[in-house]
Amino acid sequence: MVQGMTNQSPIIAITSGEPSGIGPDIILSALSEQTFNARLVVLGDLGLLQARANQLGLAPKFHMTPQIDIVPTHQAGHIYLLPVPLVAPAKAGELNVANAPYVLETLQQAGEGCLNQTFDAVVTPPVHKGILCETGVHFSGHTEFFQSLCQSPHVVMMLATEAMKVALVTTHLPLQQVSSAITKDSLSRVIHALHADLQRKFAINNPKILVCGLNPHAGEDGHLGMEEIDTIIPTLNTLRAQGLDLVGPLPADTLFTPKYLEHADCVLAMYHDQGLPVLKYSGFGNAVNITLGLPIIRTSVDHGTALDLAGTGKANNGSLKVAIQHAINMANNAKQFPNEQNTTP
Ligand SMILES: NC(=O)c1ccc[n+]([C@@H]2O[C@H](COP(=O)([O-])OP(=O)(O)OC[C@H]3O[C@@H](n4cnc5c(N)ncnc54)[C@H](O)[C@@H]3O)[C@@H](O)[C@H]2O)c1
Ligand SMILES: N[C@H](C(=O)O)[C@H](O)COP(=O)(O)O
Repeated sequence: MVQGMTNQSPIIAITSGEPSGIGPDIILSALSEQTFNARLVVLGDLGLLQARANQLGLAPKFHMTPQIDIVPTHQAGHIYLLPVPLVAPAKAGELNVANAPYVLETLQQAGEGCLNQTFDAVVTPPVHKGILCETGVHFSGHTEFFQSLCQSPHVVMMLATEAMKVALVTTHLPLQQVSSAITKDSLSRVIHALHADLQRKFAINNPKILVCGLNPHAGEDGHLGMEEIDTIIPTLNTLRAQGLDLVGPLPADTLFTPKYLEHADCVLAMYHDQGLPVLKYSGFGNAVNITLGLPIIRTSVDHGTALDLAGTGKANNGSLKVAIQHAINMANNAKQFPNEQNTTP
């Protein structure tokens, strides 16, 4: 950097994810292969990353970062590390509950760093929800973790590929609880949050959102379920009267076809496995998971910890590269239009 010039590229925190999963692998390979126009700071254990790099035959140069603001713009092969120590040694492919506090600590530090503006965004490689829950903490996802940390009333999970955006009304909820969680109020708040962030974060002026029904054939006029008639249709009508461009509720089995998708900006699915299988079928490995409705920018990968692949060199790092690039784009946009980055209405 030229002396006296301030480095304006965004500072992106990257958590290391579940240490026995593929998080460390994809960080090491992505940051070794590609140069990003941002200052990247990995939160994790140096020994873990060094050992996994050896296992994978990679040799990035590690730099410790006592002072975040002197981290230079990323160059392939260089990894700047904010050290967070493991609790116990980590072995690729073998979960160890002892390291759950380590995982949570990386998320806590990254989230707090975004809130106090040390970081411009956080990118999260995968964690293992089950092993975190075994500590007695209920951890259903990063989405809910950052919602709680940021005290955000309403967040929305959205996964996106080049071709498709899919957002969810309910996130990591047992199927049995889905119907009762879809109320006029919750649906209305999710749609407002989605609409606002499609405008703010994606510069879509008047987003057209396709809304799935909950039941087969969107309830078949009440013969296959009443949620559409009782809740979804009246809510959509109210929101349409406020000017929102909403189509549906449409039967989810035929909504994901070109006839509908070609003319829409986003699909709103009622629950996790109604929307995400389609998105992942169309773009697994190249999709990004974005939490909308937070006061901070948070992106993630489209896959899990893939314990079977950790340390093998077979993990695809495509989604992490996309997640980092999306975080950079959104952080640049936030710097350019600071007044548009409010939280959900
Ligand atoms: N962002 C996240 O933190 C995140 C996302 C999804 C799942 N998870 C968690 O991950 C754990 C395991 O979940 P799962 O088994 O359902 O899904 P998974 O994505 O870990 O694995 C599903 C399949 O996809 C393969 N796969 C996953 N990522 C891959 C990659 N980058 N390259 C090549 N192949 C890949 C795996 O080998 C496996 O066959 C669970 O605890 C789940 O909650 C976390
Ligand atoms: N629902 C996500 C997916 O299937 O990819 C995943 O579980 C991650 O969710 P969080 O970003 O909330 O951890």
